Amino acid sequence: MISLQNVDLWYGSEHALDNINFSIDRGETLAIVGASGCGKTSILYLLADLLKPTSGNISNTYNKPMKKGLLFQTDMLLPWKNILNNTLLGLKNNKRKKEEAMDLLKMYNIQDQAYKYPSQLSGGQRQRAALARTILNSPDLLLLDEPTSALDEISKELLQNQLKETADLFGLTLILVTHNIEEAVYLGKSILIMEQKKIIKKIDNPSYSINNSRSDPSFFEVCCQVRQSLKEANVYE
Ligand SMILES: Nc1ncnc2c1ncn2[C@@H]1O[C@H](COP(=O)(O)OP(=O)(O)OP(=O)(O)O)[C@@H](O)[C@H]1O
Repeated sequence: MISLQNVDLWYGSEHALDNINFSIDRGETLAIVGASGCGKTSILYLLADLLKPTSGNISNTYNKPMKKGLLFQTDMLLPWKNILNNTLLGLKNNKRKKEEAMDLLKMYNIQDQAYKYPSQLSGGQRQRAALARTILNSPDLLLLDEPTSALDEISKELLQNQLKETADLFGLTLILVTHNIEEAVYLGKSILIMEQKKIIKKIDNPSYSINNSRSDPSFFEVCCQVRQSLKEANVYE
């Protein structure tokens, strides 16, 4: 279990997070939604150890150091390396790793792009290559910061499907920050609603475990619940 207890974060005189408390069990998924500037990315950076809380605690009960994988809004692929070598970045380029990389590219349906360069791929394909690179490092915790926000609707859904399949297949703990209500409900088994600096609500999402959940009435119901909670958090003002 990963837990944040009474976490506060200040950037100099800017108070970014105020008494944040939540926990997530191993293999569970959590989405964080809220208005721009409310502190979502700051929470992700704390979880990634890129920032330290000004006060409060972040703990985990894993019996080994937790490996963290990050996927951002932009793919951050190196333009001068082909897709396969981007995927292998920082890893030993041996036969076994190369095979694992090719298997992932296949799983994400971009095996035909393995020897192309990032500029020769669509945005969706590049983001899937970035996901393959992240997963090849065998993370326990996958941290996603608006991973689909630069993509068209079809590519968005495709990547969301692949993220869910990946989390299920590898038993990953997944924490997602997003502006997109449907994405939060598709990928979050629970959903945290933020207003400025604070978490105001946790919503349990029964539609998460349903196959093809987007077509299920419970999916629509949870979307309405999230939208209502965001209204209460004054995000539309
Ligand atoms: N390096 C920094 N220095 C000073 N203030 C910062 C810094 N990074 C973020 N902030 C401030 O902290 C607050 C929270 O920022 P954060 O990026 O976590 O919000 P967010 O909810 O992820 O926003 P968005 O949805 O627009 O990405 C904002 O008021 C922001 O201006």
